[in-house]
Amino acid sequence: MGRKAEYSEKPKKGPGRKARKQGPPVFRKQSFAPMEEEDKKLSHRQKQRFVKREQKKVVQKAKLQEKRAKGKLPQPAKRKTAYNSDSDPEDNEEEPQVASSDEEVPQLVPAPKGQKATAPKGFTDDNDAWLKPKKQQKQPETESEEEEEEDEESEEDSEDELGEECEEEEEGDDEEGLESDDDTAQVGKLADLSDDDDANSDDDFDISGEEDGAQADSDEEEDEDDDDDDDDDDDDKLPIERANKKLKKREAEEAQLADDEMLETVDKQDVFQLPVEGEETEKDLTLQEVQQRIKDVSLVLSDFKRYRQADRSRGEYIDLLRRDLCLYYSYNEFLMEKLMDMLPLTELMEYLEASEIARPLTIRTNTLKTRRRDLAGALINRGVNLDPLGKWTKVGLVVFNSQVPLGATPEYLAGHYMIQGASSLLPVMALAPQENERILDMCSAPGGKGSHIASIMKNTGVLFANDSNRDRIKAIVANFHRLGIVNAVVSCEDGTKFRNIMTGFDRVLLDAPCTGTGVVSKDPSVKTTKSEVDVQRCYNLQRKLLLTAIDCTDAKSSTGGYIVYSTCSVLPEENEWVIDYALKKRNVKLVPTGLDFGVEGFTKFRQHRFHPSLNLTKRYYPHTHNMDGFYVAKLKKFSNTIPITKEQQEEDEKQLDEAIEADATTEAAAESEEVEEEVASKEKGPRKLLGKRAGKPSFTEIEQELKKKKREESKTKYVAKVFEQPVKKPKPEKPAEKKNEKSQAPDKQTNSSESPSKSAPKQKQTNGKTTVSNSDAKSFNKKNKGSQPKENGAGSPAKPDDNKPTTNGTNSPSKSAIKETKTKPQPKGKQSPKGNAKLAKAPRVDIDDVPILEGKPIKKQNKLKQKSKQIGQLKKSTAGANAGKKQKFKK
Ligand SMILES: C[S@@+](CC[C@H](N)C(=O)[O-])C[C@H]1O[C@@H](n2cnc3c(N)ncnc32)[C@H](O)[C@@H]1O
Repeated sequence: MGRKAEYSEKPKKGPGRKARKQGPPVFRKQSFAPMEEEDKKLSHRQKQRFVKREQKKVVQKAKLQEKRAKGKLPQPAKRKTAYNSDSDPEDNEEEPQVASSDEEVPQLVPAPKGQKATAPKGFTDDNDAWLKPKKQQKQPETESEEEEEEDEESEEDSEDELGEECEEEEEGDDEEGLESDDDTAQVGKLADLSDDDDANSDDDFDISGEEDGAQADSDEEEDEDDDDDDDDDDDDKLPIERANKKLKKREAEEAQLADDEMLETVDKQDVFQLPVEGEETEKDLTLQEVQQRIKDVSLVLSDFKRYRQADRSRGEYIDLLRRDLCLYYSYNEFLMEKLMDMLPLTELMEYLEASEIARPLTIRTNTLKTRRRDLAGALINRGVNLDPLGKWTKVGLVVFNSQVPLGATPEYLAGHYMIQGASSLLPVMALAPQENERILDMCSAPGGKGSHIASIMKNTGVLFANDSNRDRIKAIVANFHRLGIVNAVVSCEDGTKFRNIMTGFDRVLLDAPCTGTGVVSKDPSVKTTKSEVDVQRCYNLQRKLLLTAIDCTDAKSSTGGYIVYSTCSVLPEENEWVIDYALKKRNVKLVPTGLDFGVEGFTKFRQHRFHPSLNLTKRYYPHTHNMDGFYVAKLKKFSNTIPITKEQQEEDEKQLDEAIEADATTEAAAESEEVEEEVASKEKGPRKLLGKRAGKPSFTEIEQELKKKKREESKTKYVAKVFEQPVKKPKPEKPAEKKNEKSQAPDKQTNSSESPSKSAPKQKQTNGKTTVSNSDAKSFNKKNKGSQPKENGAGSPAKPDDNKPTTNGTNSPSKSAIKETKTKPQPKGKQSPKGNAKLAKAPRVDIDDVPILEGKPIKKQNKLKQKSKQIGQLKKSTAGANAGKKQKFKK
C-alpha cells in the first residue's frame, strides 16, 4: 500500500491506467454522492463511445418503429422494475437528462421524436428479440472502430459486473449510468491503492476495482459464454440490459441447482440405499455424512416396511447404524450394542447426545456444619452462581458458574459442603439412615455417600466406611476429617469378605464398583475401553458383594434391615440382573426406593425375564434427568436364614470366585505375557539365544516362578489390607539360602499376606492387619523412591488385636476409627513368633509409607522384583561379608 489517499481534492478524470500513474490518488469526500460539475467533463474517448452508443440506439429505435409499424413485433409490455432503460421511449421525463449530456455530444442520428408518443410501453426480457440490429451495426464499422469497440466491450463488460449496483443507481439515463460507474470507480480506487494496477489496466474507467477477483472471473466466464451464445444480441444491448439478463440467467441457474439439490435430498430420504456389501466407504465419509446416514437409517428403521430396500434385512440396517453411531460418538461396538439393546432408537439418540454434555456441577451441604441457605449465601458472596438442586433434595445445590474454584473455597476447606453429582444423593436418600443405627457403607471411597449418611445420622450411631482400595481409603479419611464426621470407622477390606468381619447392620449401602457406563460424560474413556470381560467381572463381583451386604444386614433390626444397591452403570447386567440373582439366593424382597422420580427398572431385557418387583427399582439417565446414568434398588431383608443349603451357598461362592478370578486372570494373562517378553528381552543379551529360541521368552525357573506369582497376585487383585503392622523381618541366617529365596522371598511375603483365602494368611487378612518388616518397607521404599518409612511411633498402625474380629461373623470390630488406630502404635502379637520378639523394638512404619503392592500394576511389580533380583545377583558376586545385607535388600 503505497500512496497516501487524499480526500480533499477531486481526482482528475481520465483513463484508468493513466490516471493511476499520475501522482497520488485522491478521493472526494462524499464518495457515493453525484458530482455534477465533473460529471459533465467527459474524456475524448468517452465522448466517442457515447456518440457511438447513441447512434446505435437511434438506429435500433428507428428499426423497431419500422417493424412495429409493419406489425411484425408485439407491443412491448411495461417493465415493472425501477431501472427502465433510457431506451424506454416512455421515459419522457428522463429524456431531457440524456439531452443535457447530449449537449456536448452531438447526436449523429437524431431520434425520431414523433415516435415517442407512440412508443411501446417499456420492455421485458421476453421481448428483447426486438433489440437485434446485429449485422447492420457491425457492417459499417471500420477497423479503428473495431478497436474502439473492443475497448468499449471491455468497458461494458466491466460495467456489466456492476449491473446489480447499477440497477439501483441508474435512473434510466445511460449517461448517468456511466457517470455513476465512473463515480463508483473513483471509490473503488481505494482498493487500487494496492499494487493491483494491472488487473484494471484495460479499463478506461477503472471500474473493475469495484469487483472482487472471484466475481470478476466468474463474470468473465459468463461473458465468454454469453459471447458464444448471444454475442450478436449482446452487442445490441446496453450494459444495464446485459447485466439484467445475466442476473436473470444466474438466478434461473441457481433456482435450477436448488431444485436439483432438493430433489436429490428427497430422493435420498425417500429410499435410503444401503451401501453395497464390501463397499468400504466409511473411511471417506465426513462426520456430517455419517450423521446424515444415521438419520436416514433411523428413518428407515422407524417405518421399516415403508422405507426398507426389498432385498435388505433389518439386521443390516442395524449393523450399519451401530457402526455409524460408533464412528460418530466414538464408542466401541460392544458398548454401543449394549446401549442399542437397552434403549429404543429415539431415546438412544437422546442418550448419546446427552452423554456428550457434562452434567451440571452440584454440591451437597454438610448439615453437620451449616445449613443450605447459609452455605448458598456464603458462596454467592464469593461470586458463585447457584440454585437449589431441586425439590427432591434439601441439601443439594447446583452451581451454574463460579468465579472461585469450588474445591478451594474457605467453606469447602471448612467442610461445609461436598462436591457430589446429583445422582449420588439418591442411594443415600433411598437408604434413609436413622440416628443411632449401625450402618455399613461397603464400598465407600472417596466417602461422598458415606459422609452423607453420617450427616443424616447427625454423627450418632456408627458408620462403617469400608473400601478395598488402599489409596482411596485416604480420601475417605481426609473427607471425613474435613466434614467433621466422628461416628465413622474406616476400614480397608475386601467387601466380599465383610460377613466374616462383622454382621448385624441395620442398613447397608452397596454402591458397587461398576463399568461406569452411566458416567460417560465425566469419563469418556469408558466409551472405548469397556468390554464383555469388564462387564462380566463387574457383575460377578457385584453379585458377590450384594450377597455379602445382605448377609451383613440384620433382618431383625428394629429400625431397618435394609440394603440399598446402586451403580453408576446403566447396563442391566450390572443392575437388574444382580438384584434378580440376590432375590433368588437370599431372603430379601424389593421395596420402593422412596424416590419419587426416575424410570422403572427393567422386568425384562431381551430374552431375559426378571422378577416383576424389579419395577420398584429406579433408573436415571442423563437425557431424562440431567444426571449421570444411575441405578438404585432397595431391598428389605425379611429373614436371617439363607434360603439355599450350605452346599449350594458354597457352590455359588465358588462359582462367583472362579468367575472373578477367571476374569482377573484373563486380564493378567496378557500382562503376564508382556512381563515374560520383558524378562526374555532382558536376558537376551547375556544369554545370546540363537536359532528358534532367539528373541523368545525362555522359561527358566525364575520366570516360571514369576508367572506363578503373577497369577496369584491377579487372583487377589481386589484384596487390600489396612492397618499393616511393621514387623522386622528376620535376617537370613545363611547366605546359601539366598539362592532359593532370591526369587521367592519378597513375593512370598507379599503373597502370604495378600492371599485372601488360604488358611494361614486368612487370619491376617480378615483382621485387616498385615505384617511388613521394617527392612522390607525400607527396601520397597527404596524401590518406589517415593515414601520413606517414618520412624515415628505416632504414625504406626494399631495393635492387631485391638480391631481383630472373630471370623464367625458375629463380633464387631472395635469402634476405633482409623485415627485412633494410627495413633496407637503397638507391636503385633500373633503374627510371627520370630518377628514378635523384635517387634517391640522395631521402629514403626507409618501406614501411609508402607509400599502398596496390590495397588500397583502387576507389570510394575514384576519390574521391581526383577530389578531387585538383578541387583541381588550383582551384589552376590561381591564380598561375602555383604551377603546378609544383600539378602535383606532383595527381600
Ligand atoms: C463407585 S465407587 C464408591 C463410591 C462411594 N460410594 C462414594 O460415594 O464416594 C466403588 C468403590 O468400590 C471399591 N471396591 C472395589 N472392589 C471392592 C471390594 N471387593 N470390596 C470393597 N470395595 C471395593 C472401589 O475401590 C471404589 O472405591
